[in-house]
Amino acid sequence: MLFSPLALKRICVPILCHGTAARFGSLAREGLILQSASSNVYENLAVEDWIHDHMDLEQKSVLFLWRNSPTVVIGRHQNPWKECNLRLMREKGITLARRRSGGGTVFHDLGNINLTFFTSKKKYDRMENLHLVIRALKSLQPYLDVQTTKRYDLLLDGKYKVSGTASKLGRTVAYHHCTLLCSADSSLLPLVLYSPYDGIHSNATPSVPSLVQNLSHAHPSLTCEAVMDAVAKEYSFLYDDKPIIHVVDPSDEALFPGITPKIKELCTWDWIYGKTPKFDVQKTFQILHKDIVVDGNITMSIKNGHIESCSLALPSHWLSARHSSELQESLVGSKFCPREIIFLVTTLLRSYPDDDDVHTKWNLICEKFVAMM
Ligand SMILES: Nc1ncnc2c1ncn2[C@@H]1O[C@H](COP(=O)(O)OC(=O)CCCC[C@@H]2CCSS2)[C@@H](O)[C@H]1O
Repeated sequence: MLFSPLALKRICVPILCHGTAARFGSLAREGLILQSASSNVYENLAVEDWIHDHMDLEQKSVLFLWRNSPTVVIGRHQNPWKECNLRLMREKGITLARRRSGGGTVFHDLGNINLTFFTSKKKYDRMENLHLVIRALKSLQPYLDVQTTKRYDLLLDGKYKVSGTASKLGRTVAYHHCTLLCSADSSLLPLVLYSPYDGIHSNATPSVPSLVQNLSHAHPSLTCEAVMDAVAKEYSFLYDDKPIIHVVDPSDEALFPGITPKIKELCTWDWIYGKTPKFDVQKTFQILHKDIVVDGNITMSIKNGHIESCSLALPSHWLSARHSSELQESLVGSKFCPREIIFLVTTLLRSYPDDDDVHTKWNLICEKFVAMM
């Protein structure tokens, strides 16, 4: 043996193994450890889909380690407008992704590790995986106080959440994935996970907010790199194997044949926003125009992320019923998205090229719409 069983080895899969991922079979005995070379959430979620759909998880288990650049990840059945501050995220360039597993919304950045445990459905055991993570953390800091909860969170010092769990069960295979906060931006996290949008009525899955803390706060040695290596070592002990991490490039079609359409689907508006369970928006607002305050009300139904119906109530002495219903009608069918609303209103304004009054009023109403997104 060229390296000690405790020394972790990282190898780059494409160098070792050209050709299709069926060859993972020859690399893997019982447990295979993969680490993503990408910090793109859509690519990493697509690797999860690919492993779930294509690997023989009856014969071997897989641990996938990955990190993302700043991203908010919502659960499969959630409403992003209820869960996060989309406006702030657009301003800061924070990505939004919808995953295939259920559960709540979490924030990721390079200070957060994601661990996906793939097994056959028979071997699926979230507590066992979380205990493995605890053993890994204790191998680095023996006195660290980390515990599991009934919700499969990991708590530090009995009160701070450092890990959240979600899972997806297929017919014969399953995966459990969890986060691990090592050194994430803890001041940005609560800001992006706060929704400023009110008046949304929905049956979508709500998140369960907790106090969070980074593991590096408990001890500076708990960096992402150290924790990932420790988890990989514990995982390989489980399979009595050499601790080898295979570094993979998710965009490598030779390694993951057919992954490109999976990545593309996860990036689409129709997946990220369009899969939001149907919801209603009801909002009263005030418009200040020529030193008078005008009271208004908007009611909308949103289905598949698109405005299915829209009713705008404004005093008819301020905006004529005709102008009000023209605006309403043009919005029906549109995506519930600021860019599309601005485009539609701009197009509508062209039908009244010389009417400054209608222009001003429609623009003021448009601002109120956009503030809801
Ligand atoms: N990164 C991270 N880790 C742990 N806890 C977090 C994180 N970000 C936010 N939170 C806290 O958890 C709640 C939401 O808790 P809730 O229990 O509602 O949801 C979850 O935990 C989902 C975990 C999903 C894990 C997947 C693994 C790979 S892709 S995402 C949120 O309001 C914050 O208080």
